[in-house]
Amino acid sequence: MLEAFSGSDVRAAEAPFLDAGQGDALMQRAAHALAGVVVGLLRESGRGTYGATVVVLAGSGNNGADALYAGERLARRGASVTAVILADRVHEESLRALERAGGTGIRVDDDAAPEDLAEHAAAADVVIDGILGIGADGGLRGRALRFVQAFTAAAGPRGTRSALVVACDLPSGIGVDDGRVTGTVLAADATVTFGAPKPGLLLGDGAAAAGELNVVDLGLSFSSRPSVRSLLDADVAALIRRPTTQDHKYSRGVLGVAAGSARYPGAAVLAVGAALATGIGMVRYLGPEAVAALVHQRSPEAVASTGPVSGARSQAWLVGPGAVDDDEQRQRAADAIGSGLPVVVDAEALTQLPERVGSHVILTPHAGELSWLLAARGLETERADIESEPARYALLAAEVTGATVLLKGFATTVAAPSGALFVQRDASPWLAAAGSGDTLSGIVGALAASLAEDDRAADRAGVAREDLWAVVAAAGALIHGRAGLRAAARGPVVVSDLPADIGPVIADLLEECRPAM
Ligand SMILES: NC(=O)C1=CN([C@@H]2O[C@H](COP(=O)(O)OP(=O)(O)OC[C@H]3O[C@@H](n4cnc5c(N)ncnc54)[C@H](OP(=O)(O)O)[C@@H]3O)[C@@H](O)[C@H]2O)[C@@H](O)CC1
Ligand SMILES: Nc1ncnc2c1ncn2[C@@H]1O[C@H](COP(=O)(O)OP(=O)(O)O)[C@@H](O)[C@H]1O
Ligand SMILES: [K+]
Repeated sequence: MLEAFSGSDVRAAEAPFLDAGQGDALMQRAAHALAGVVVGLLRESGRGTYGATVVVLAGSGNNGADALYAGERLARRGASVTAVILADRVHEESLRALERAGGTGIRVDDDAAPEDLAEHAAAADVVIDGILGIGADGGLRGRALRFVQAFTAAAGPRGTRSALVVACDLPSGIGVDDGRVTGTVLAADATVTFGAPKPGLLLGDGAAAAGELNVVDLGLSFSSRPSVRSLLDADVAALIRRPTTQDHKYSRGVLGVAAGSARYPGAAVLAVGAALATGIGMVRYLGPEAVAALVHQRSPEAVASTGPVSGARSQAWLVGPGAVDDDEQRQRAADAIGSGLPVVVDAEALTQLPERVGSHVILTPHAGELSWLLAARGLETERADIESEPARYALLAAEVTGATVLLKGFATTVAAPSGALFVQRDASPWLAAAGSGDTLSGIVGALAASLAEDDRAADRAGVAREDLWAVVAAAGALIHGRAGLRAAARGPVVVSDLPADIGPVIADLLEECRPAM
């Protein structure tokens, strides 16, 4: 699991090392790892370190020092290193170390026009961004801002430029703790972060600016809970319940699905198909006969009925997708939410939510639905506000409802009522298509059903029991996103084909993490 800690948590964790006089040793380890990543990237790009041109952008703090010491190491390996000093102060010792290794330092003062140096940087093989680290206070300003703007103008945006930008600890210009970018940012191809990822590297625009994330373990220990987490493949693999020889269809989990209506029958087909592909013992479908007939065309194994929730024994429920203008589906949603079983509440069923529920109720709104949900509780917010600060509003919704909240989008944000926060960025933008959310809810529903009676699931996931449903939701988002990536490799995603990609994704996850024989 990637566990991000705030800038102040990182400083607190670093304090005992500084008190013991080990600050420089930490910095050397950071620089060593940073240089190692640059060497790797140069090797991958076929350029090699010897003779490569490297530009180090250095600010006034320790972030600049890390970058300068990394520059020193690269210079010793034969790179031609120029340091551009973008502040009045610089960590002098690290600059001298770079110069002793053959590098050159250029101090940029306030009156200098940055264009020539920016062009030199744009033509380099690698640019190391050591302007701002966790000491950043607001966006880039002054000569650092002017330089980054001139560099971007000369080099072009990421993806088109030839220079690889490697961020030291974090890309300069992002909010360390919230990932907000309010001004200019130096978007990186890769970020090498020290001690632990910072929340801004997992959230919002900051995550997008970070590129490929490398975490360097400095042996820090944290007393606080992480601010944000992201599940990795191994976390999802550990969570997935593998059938055993003792299992039967009921013990593997039954998911009750009250989805679809005369107006939107397809949502039921998609949700049921995705749930079955995720691997459970049975789906019990409740809804209009005509919808059940369509479900059966695609998923003949679904057991259908037109009865109430109380007559369909299940381990978990999924209610809401496509269930509009249908009083019976509305009633089923309310009953499932009140059943005490884990329940995924999507789309129309969100209107059936009582004032307060528990974390086993997993809401899956998109930003528009979340805006409505909050407004119904007297918290007026615009959809755009939610899109710009998804973590803040998902946490708020979890707090006021008591539910686990999965907020959809390219990044999926999951908030637990305990305040735990997960973000998954595993998706392909090709997944932004009608019906895609129905498949996501089917996946999450199936995971919930298969884990509902599994007492060890939270331990396997490495989280407190109260946060299990948030992990289940985040795991669903990872599987959904991966299925989308697989599908997109063949061309634009057709949502009704997505279930066929879910099985291989799960097979890959389990294969990768199979214990050695
Ligand atoms: N924690 C760890 O375990 C380890 C941490 N390590 C490293 O230390 C880094 C943190 O170093 P840090 O504290 O010196 O802060 P950092 O970000 O380099 O500079 C802050 C200075 O920048 C300035 N400034 C601020 N805002 C600005 C703005 N918007 N625009 C322009 N300038 C701005 C301001 O200076 P001023 O303007 O006041 O002169 C401020 O004092 C951390 O990210 C990691 O790389 C590793 O070495 C080892 C282990
Ligand atoms: N830009 C994007 N990139 C990747 N996935 C996206 C993007 N935008 C939306 N999604 C995903 O698409 C789905 C849309 O869900 P939703 O809006 O409920 O659609 P529907 O109700 O038609 O199924 C969600 O799973 C969401 O995470
Ligand atoms: K930086």
